[in-house]
Amino acid sequence: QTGSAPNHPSDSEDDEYITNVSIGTPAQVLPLDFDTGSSDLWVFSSETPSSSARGHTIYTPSKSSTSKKVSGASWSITYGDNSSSSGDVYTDTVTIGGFSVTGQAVESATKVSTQFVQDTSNSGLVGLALDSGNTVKPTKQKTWFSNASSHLAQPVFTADLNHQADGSYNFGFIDTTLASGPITYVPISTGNGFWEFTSASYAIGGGSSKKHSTDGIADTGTTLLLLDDTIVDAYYNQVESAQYDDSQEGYTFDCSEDLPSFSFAVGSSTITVPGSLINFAPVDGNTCFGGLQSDDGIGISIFGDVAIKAALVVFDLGNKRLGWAQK
Ligand SMILES: O=C(NC1CCCCC1)N[C@H]1[C@H](O)[C@@H](N2CCCCC2)[C@@H]2OC[C@H]1O2
Repeated sequence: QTGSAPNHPSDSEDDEYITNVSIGTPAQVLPLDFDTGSSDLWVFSSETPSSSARGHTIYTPSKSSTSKKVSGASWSITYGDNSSSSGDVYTDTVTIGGFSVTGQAVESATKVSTQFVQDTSNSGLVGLALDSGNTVKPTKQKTWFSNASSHLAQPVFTADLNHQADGSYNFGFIDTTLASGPITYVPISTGNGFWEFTSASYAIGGGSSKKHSTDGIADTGTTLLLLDDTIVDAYYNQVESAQYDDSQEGYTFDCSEDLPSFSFAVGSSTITVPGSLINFAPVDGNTCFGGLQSDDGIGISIFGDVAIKAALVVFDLGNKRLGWAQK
């Protein structure tokens, strides 16, 4: 068995990627943000304060004949950008790309932070990181992919994200026609609950490869590519009009600049992010904000959507490995 669901950018900046998910019986369809950087499936619901839920599609468990409340269970999550949500827990049938999981934990939000209230492009998140990162207490719940994996043809899923265009999340199979190059696999370390891997070097434009060990995660829920300061400073050193803009909290540059590409090693291969994807978004007038920014020394780097857009990424739970193929 397999599943295949389209995704699309939420706005003109590719801030996030949205996929429609069916929950309950009859199906309630919600636009959700698939996040390989977290492990909770949570939704705006009939239990979310109306003032917070305004503009969002909600899940109403009482209208689903297959919903069951998980007695005594609660959840609470804070993301790296300090957005947060919390609530209680139901199980219900959740269908993604035609593949149904029965008894999936659907975490209903009774509280959401302002970032989520204001982001009306999504009605919640589908966490696709490892089960160990799930926040439900007293009994941790499994992700949709974890529940699906034993029934899928292969315990894998792929992310195909594109700039201002539709892409896909495929489950149980790898469509290699989505890529232009071969898939290179690297092992993941599972200790932190992420799809975490190490990249040994990087290159800027046509420059030579620089040895630099990056411990990072493949994170579809983060918009940008966030790397160590030394790499980021070296990159913008090659961009004549670039400066660090304290008000924007990142590097900006003249929108007319022809930005160099950025390449990172994946095993013995490399993935190249074209400069066009690093010219991320206008901030005002002729000033643009970079899609490569600092990881602020948080101790881990984040290969977010700006990096993933350049590749087909294979999340291989069966072999505990990540695959990257140039697109
Ligand atoms: O907090 C992170 N990432 C961290 C960034 C800093 C460094 C550590 C990782 N990802 C979040 C993301 O920003 C949210 N956001 C909503 C608005 C549109 C853009 C997406 C969305 O909600 C949770 C998750 O996805």
